[in-house]
Amino acid sequence: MIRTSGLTRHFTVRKQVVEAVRGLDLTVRPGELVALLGPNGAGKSTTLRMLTTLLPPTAGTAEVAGHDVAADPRAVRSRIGYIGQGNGAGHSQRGRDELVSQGRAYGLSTRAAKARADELVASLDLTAVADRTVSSLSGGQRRRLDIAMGLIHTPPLLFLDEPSTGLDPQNRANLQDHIRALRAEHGTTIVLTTHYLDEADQLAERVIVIDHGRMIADDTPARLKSDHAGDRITLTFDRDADATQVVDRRLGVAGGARVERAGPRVTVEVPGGASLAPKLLRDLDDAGITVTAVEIARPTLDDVFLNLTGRSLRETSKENQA
Ligand SMILES: Nc1ncnc2c1ncn2[C@@H]1O[C@H](COP(=O)(O)OP(=O)(O)OP(=O)(O)O)[C@@H](O)[C@H]1O
Repeated sequence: MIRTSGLTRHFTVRKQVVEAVRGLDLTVRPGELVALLGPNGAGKSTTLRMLTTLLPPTAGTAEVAGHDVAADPRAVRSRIGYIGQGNGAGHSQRGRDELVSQGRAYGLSTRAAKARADELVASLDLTAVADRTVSSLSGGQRRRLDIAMGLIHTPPLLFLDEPSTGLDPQNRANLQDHIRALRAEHGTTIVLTTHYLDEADQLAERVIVIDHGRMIADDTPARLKSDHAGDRITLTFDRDADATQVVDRRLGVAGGARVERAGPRVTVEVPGGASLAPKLLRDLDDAGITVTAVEIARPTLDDVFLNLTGRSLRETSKENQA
């Protein structure tokens, strides 16, 4: 569905070159739901704008929905839906009319555009508000209407640029449910950008981590976490001496694990820790050491980003939003 090779985009700002996207090699297969995750300024939107033909690449190639973005942008545009950040709010038209106009703009007959608008209004839960003016809709409703606009011509591929930014947690969860349902019902291939870690984790089958214009990881959320960050097993002992013994002798601790002690507590950080924990407990028992409490914390995508870049995505995003 998407294949890029060395995709690159530079901007020149006051004689300084900004390398927004640097040599991206990306493949998205039909039906996938892929999230591009990265801090503000990482190059996510620029990538999306090249894939949707809104911005010509400086170098490299991209084939999207069967056509080259530079050679055949019209063919690409007719086969994709694109919902950018903050699609022009403040419209005085009714939502339903906007949908029909959009459908007409894509070459549907009025009758077909109306039928498709009705279908999308129902499936995106807009029945109660579709006849209100767009400017009166809440952020979540407006976002759902934006998605309906992007889907009016039934594209096999949909791009969503930060669909949940600015929404409260409840509306975010609701929008995510709608995105999942779209995929389940129509098999639409979806590529979205986000800087919400939990959104990438829960919604996407594949997460492509972008930093400073480069892809630094590409895998399922589960594999990213198991490959790039360890589970944290925290063991509590009756006595500090037991904890010290465990650390000094690395009792039951797999090679490569990071071990730290704080008083009677030992933290073992190791990929796949959840499945190693039973053996660890057995080994300690065999050594006659009593464990009084065990806690296992699974890693987050933030731990992955931290291990890959040395920075926390959470903090990076906060700084840039401040
Ligand atoms: N039109 C432009 N002119 C100059 N620089 C630009 C332009 N568009 C983007 N950039 C720069 O390119 C880099 C990547 O920006 P981009 O918007 O792609 O990042 P992003 O990952 O989508 O960030 P965000 O999460 O904030 O949307 C940034 O340094 C940005 O300032």
